[in-house]
Amino acid sequence: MNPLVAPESTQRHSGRCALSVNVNKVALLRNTRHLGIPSVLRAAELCLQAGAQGITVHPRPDARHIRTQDVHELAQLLKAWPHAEYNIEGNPTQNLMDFIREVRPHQATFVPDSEDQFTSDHGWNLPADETRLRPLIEACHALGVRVSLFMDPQPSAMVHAARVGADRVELYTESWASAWGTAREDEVLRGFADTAAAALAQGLGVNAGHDLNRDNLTRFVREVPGVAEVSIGHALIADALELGYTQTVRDYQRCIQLAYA
Ligand SMILES: CC(=O)[C@@H](O)[C@H](O)COP(=O)(O)O
Ligand SMILES: NCC(=O)COP(=O)(O)O
Repeated sequence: MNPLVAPESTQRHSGRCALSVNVNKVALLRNTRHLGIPSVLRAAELCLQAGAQGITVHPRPDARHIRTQDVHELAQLLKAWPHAEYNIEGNPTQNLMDFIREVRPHQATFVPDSEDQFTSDHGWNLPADETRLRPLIEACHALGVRVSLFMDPQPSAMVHAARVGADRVELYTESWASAWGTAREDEVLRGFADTAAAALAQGLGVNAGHDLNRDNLTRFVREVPGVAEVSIGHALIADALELGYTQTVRDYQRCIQLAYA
């Protein structure tokens, strides 16, 4: 049994939302010199020591940040953290499946990005993408890897995500981050809550990510039902440049805990 593989049933976090730190941006800074610093591995280790329940990477085909060596070194690191999860994101029609076969992370998050995309900015188009996703999801399941589909907050799409065989959806939260602090905040959050409720009704787990930060995280986790995991990178790493990884992870964990207060 691959030590990195954890069936869906082993929720490591007693039903509360887990924090998975995306270390893409540490790799982005490291890649601007040939000095190996800042260390991606050290960043992940410090975040795990501070209480993060997982590490996320998105090894894009152009290797702008996370590189193949990072993916494998982090897999090795995570074997020493049996209660933490490894989440590898990417487009399964590009380079993702090689990493899944080689590393067998706890979770694969399918993201429909093009190879040169600036950043992730949309979810899958279901049911249109169903035919090409189904065998890829089955291949992950055959390896014991949970599959999460990156999805826009559309309640009607959840039945299709379940039908194609996904275990979870990851709600693309950029529209929440943009609405936070504006007159549209309540309306946009209701859309996420409705989408999460629809996902849960289909037996799907609910993850969330993109542009989450210390300001917009607590209300999201409090009012969107059943969020099992948030994967946060850009804002968290930016905060860590000021506060350090340890204090930053503790701050984000506190934001999550406040949602249950
Ligand atoms: C899928 C998603 O929203 C993010 O996880 C993604 O990894 C961001 O990619 P960049 O870090 O390359 O912007
Ligand atoms: N899936 C979202 C993720 O891993 C990180 O997104 P961001 O916090 O860098 O926007």
